[in-house]
Amino acid sequence: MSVNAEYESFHVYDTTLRDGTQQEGLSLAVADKLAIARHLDALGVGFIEGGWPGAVPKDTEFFRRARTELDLKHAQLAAFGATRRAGAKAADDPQVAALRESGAPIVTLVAKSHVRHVELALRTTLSENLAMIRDTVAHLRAEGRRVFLDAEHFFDGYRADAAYALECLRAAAEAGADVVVLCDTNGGMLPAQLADIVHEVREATAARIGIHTHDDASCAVANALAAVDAGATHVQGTANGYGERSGNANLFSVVANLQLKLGREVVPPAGLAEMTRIAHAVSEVTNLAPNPQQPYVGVSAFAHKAGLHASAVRVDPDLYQHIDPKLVGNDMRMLVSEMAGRASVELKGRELGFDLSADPATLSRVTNRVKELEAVGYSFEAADASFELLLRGELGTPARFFDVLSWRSFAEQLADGAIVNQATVKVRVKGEEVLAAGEGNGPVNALDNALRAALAAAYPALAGLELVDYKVRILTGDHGTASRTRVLIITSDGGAEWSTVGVGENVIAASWQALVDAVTYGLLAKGETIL
Ligand SMILES: CC(=O)SCCNC(=O)CCNC(=O)[C@H](O)C(C)(C)COP(=O)(O)OP(=O)(O)OC[C@H]1O[C@@H](n2cnc3c(N)ncnc32)[C@H](O)[C@@H]1OP(=O)(O)O
Ligand SMILES: CC(=O)C(=O)O
Repeated sequence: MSVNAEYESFHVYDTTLRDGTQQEGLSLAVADKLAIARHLDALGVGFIEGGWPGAVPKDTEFFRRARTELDLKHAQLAAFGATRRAGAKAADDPQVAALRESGAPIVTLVAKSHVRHVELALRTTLSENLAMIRDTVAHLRAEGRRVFLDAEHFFDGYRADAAYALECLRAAAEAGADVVVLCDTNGGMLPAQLADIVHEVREATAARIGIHTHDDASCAVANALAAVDAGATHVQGTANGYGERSGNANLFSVVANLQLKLGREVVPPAGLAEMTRIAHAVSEVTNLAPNPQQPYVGVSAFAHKAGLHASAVRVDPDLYQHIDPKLVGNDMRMLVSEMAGRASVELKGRELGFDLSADPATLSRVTNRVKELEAVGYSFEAADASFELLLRGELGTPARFFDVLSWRSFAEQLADGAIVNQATVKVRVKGEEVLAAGEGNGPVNALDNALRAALAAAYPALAGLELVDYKVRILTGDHGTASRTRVLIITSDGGAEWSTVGVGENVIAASWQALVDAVTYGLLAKGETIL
């Protein structure tokens, strides 16, 4: 049995490339769409809606290129489009022709199922709308396509006129549509109300039911699952919940819930185990920052901050997690902060390669030190490298590669208006005192360059390090420029990244602390000998 056949009786249908791209700020090139399709296929979804050929030129191009550039192992492509225009024939409608010509084996037709929309938006009669549905579905079936019907505004339409909404579904099913998809287009339904309607639809028609939900009431995933509970066997969603307005049902949450909570195997387990990587890979392509709190796949989805949680997790991780994160390719992480207890520090230490279980004195000292430093503005949860340096210090084995003797950084405006940033740094390194200067596009960049210049001869490996992110946060808003500032720096060696923190009333001094930690940690990671 092919994978598609295996997942045919109950499947997930992805609409990232169509409804997902209706999100404000999201625009994909054809190559991006092809890349996302490959990621979704690796996850193992049954169907990928590629877009609306004939309406959006990029989507027409997507289907053209998909024929030669996509080698899908699991998914089948669906082309999305509307029923024919009122008063015409489906066979003569250029938009319907574009769906045929897309080459997609499946066509998903959007049809009106709400009387008000038929009258106000389509400006046609209720009977003509039914004819548009019948004619378009029958025509595409006769042309050898499978047809799914998205019944737009179905739930609102059902409340307005249930008999007519059901008539639309019957017209589609009788003309040969495989699935009638009930759409909560405006996203305002709540799960219990939606489930009641799905139950009633099941009693009123033998058609196979699908569900398409939006997140305007924060219930898209819950509504999709409620529909499944009520009998839907085709579930639509989008990667990372992208979509018009507040987005669509997040396909990753839908898949994980169906598979891990409801025992419905909708993707191969190996695909599910790749889900976190795939979610982040899709974010890379869309150029939208991943949501750290995103259920299942976010970096914080299995992160534990509270000391009491950590102390229980140390005994059994399942005490504070709803699934084993490995099932979706994610990881448990321990965060050390002012809310840490000794268990948090012990587990974080273990994560970093230090066994502190037999050293309660160090655990207490480190926990107290973290709390003291966080009270004055430090934040270690986002600065693992600074935490490791602190831990090494408290263990009596500080990572020391050089001593700072002095530093200076200044900005100067020249007569022609240009601003020059210069810095000097004096260090003692491997028995020598070295004074070096640096210039940069800002005072911190100048300091960074001066520090590396001072250390370059002793540590050539520093040349590969790069400061990739620099964040400043004002910690107390009521003292104007005298406020305390926290600086977080992310450094990369081209592969690994690490983050460090500095705090001070002077932003340059805070940056300097974070810079020194960044370079020190970099030398540690490169395996340089500690002095
Ligand atoms: C619920 C959803 O998200 S459905 C997906 C919506 N996606 C999009 O709209 C993105 C792509 N859309 C487009 O590129 C354009 O809107 C097009 C090409 C489809 C249509 O463009 P235009 O011909 O310029 O029409 P316009 O966008 O102004 O209006 C839509 C037309 O489609 C008609 N229409 C709307 N729904 C349907 C339907 N289910 N079946 C048939 N016709 C429909 C409307 O009545 C309107 O007709 P009119 O031109 O006679 O007034
Ligand atoms: C079809 C669709 O995208 C909707 O009704 O929301």
